[in-house]
Amino acid sequence: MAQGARNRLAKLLDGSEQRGDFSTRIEVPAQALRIEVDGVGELPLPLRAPVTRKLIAQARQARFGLGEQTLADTGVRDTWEITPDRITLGGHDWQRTLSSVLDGVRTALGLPPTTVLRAEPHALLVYGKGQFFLPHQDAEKDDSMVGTLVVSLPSYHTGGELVIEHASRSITYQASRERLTFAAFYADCRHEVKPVTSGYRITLIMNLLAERVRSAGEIDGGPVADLARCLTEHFAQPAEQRYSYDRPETTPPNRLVYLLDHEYTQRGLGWDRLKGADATRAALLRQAAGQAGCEAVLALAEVKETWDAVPPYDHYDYYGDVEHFNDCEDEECEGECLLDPDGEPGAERRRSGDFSDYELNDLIDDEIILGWWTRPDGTGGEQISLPVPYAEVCATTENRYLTPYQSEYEGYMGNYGNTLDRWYRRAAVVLWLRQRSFAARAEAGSGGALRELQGYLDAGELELARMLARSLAPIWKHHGSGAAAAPLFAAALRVAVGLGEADTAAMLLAPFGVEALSERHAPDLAEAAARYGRTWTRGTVGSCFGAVGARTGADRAAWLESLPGLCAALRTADGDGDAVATPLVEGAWQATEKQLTGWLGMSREPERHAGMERLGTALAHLLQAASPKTADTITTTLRGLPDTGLECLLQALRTAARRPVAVRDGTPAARAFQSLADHCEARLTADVARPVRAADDWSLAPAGTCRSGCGLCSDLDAFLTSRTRRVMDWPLAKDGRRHIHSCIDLANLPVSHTTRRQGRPYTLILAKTDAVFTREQAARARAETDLAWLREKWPRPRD
Ligand SMILES: O=C(O)CCC(=O)C(=O)O
Ligand SMILES: [Fe+2]
Repeated sequence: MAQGARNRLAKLLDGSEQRGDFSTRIEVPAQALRIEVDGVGELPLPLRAPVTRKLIAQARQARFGLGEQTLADTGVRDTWEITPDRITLGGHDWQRTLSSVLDGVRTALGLPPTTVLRAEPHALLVYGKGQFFLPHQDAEKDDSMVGTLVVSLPSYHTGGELVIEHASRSITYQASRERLTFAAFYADCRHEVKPVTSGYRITLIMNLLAERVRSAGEIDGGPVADLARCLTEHFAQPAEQRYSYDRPETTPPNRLVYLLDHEYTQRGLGWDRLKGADATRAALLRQAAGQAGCEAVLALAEVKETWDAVPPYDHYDYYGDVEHFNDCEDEECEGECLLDPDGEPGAERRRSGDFSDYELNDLIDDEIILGWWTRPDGTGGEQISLPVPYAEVCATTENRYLTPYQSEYEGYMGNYGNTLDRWYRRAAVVLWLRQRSFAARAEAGSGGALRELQGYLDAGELELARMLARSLAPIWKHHGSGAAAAPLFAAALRVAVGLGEADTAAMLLAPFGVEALSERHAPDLAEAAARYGRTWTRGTVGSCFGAVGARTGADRAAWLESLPGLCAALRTADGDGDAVATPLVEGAWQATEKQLTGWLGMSREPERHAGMERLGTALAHLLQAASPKTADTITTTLRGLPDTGLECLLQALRTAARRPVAVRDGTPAARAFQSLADHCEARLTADVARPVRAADDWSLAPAGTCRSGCGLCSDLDAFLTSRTRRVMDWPLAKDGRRHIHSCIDLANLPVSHTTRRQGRPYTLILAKTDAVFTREQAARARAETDLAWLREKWPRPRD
């Protein structure tokens, strides 16, 4: 029932609510109540028609009081009634839910904090189609009765609104179909129930009694104490899910994020610089935080809402035509004046970005991300990126009543109807329990937590540092990879070394992708390896290869380029740098080898070529980083690659040749490259020595794209491998033609395919193209150039 606490808190901070209103409405999840009725049993919520009809079978026509009499007159009141002695209310959370609702009612109605409200069941009412209750005032059946609490059980219905009046103001409440809806009003308010137009409306009517007065000791004054109670409740109850079908949470929320109304810059955000109502609200909250054992900071939030919305001009008449402008002066105009030049309604407004008069229907989605927060004393601050879950959000002013800084309208797209996205910037007071303060701050990806741990380590408070570090385990994830994560990785690594606790150290490092590791981390990495041993190191490096960070191909390529430098630094560092370098290179090689196998199987030449070039570059860096043993393993595998792998090896050699300093004679890398160069030279020499294709030789290799046993492919292969056949006329139905097209395209064959659309089936015409010759000529020319380059750059050493 944390929602109740959040709503109450939001209302407490609303100045107008503190004066009190004549009525209020509160919703809570249906699971909060278990209700049984004699003769029917437990009512499943939301209530459906069959059970409701059983209820009616147990009910009597309701009466109403007129002076001293009690009458049944369906012209005044038409509803079914079940008396309270036949109703049992329960559910494991019911008492707590009810008392928190009553606290909310007390606040909203402006009753003093000394008052304690109690609710007593009076009747269960069922309204079917057409049933109602005319305007009336409830009798005050008891001296302590101050009002009525109407608890609407969730059910599908339309109509049946509860209308409450007071001092010429009137308010209309419609009950939720999924949740319990509480409506409370003072006993002197006239109210009525409008006729139900479909479905059933079911209400539990309760008398509101001002039962007890809290002693001065129980209330320590005003809204601050009330707010503190809301905070305590919020952090004690399981976090509420937005939708009733979501699995219920078992743990309480980590934070409360109370949204303020004004916009602030990072520099302008401070407890003593808040504007208007924000200043009072934040001050009250901060005091309440102190009483409730919470810590409070100020934050900046980015809010995005997606609304189902209708443009004000988007009115279509009955036949779906655009409504006509009455005063349009264009004689030719047939209602088109509401359309923009490309015929789309609203484009003009979209360009001007003004959507203020759009009608908002339902909120489809929202997202709140905290991007900055201050220290608890309001000074300093740091960049964070912390999404705020539904159960933690609280606001007195809904976003929709503020001015968005950006809006975008999307007409009907299929998924939703018309949607209006709105972006807001809001400041917030963020609160958490003091005892969870460390984890709450660390979850924001915060370097602050690591700095704090380091501080304890530097001060010799090892046990405290270990305990706090362990508390991070459930939330320490998603710190990503790449250059952006590197500073955080450096801090985590220092702490990991200092803790001297292998498991906790591994947990701190596990979320980082390898791309976060760079040369400047080498001394600490080598020290960690020496401290925790080789098994730990291998496992930790391995987990960095599998980290869930947002790794992109670009990150990995850049990181591989830095790998030789990193490994060289590791090998010369104090400690056991080799224990880090070896699994780093092996891990990178495994990933590269897997990609290599993938690209070798790619039959489309241009894509394969691009893939091979990227891999060749990566291999050059890998070999430069590798130990002699790993370099040997890699070279042996590379020399065993099929012919298609050659371009990858040549690219590796070209990359290495551009970085001659790194490949000095005698180093393991130099030996590896020389061995690859020799291998390429032998292959290319053999290629160049092959006889040139005879001018009348049109034979090609089999397509080889289809599993054996395919009759069509064996016909195709017979045509391809024939030395003399250049064209084939092939009567073939549609599926067969499609299959052959895809075989030819997949294997990138020098064969054109067209369809002659005559007769049945149509005829597929295959024709070998000149590329049979030109491709080979081009390949030969390339091989000759490559060979010349190889012989110059990588001459075979004379023995
Ligand atoms: O059903 C309701 O919402 C109100 C009923 C009522 O006004 C009453 O019982 O006095
Ligand atoms: Fe009433």
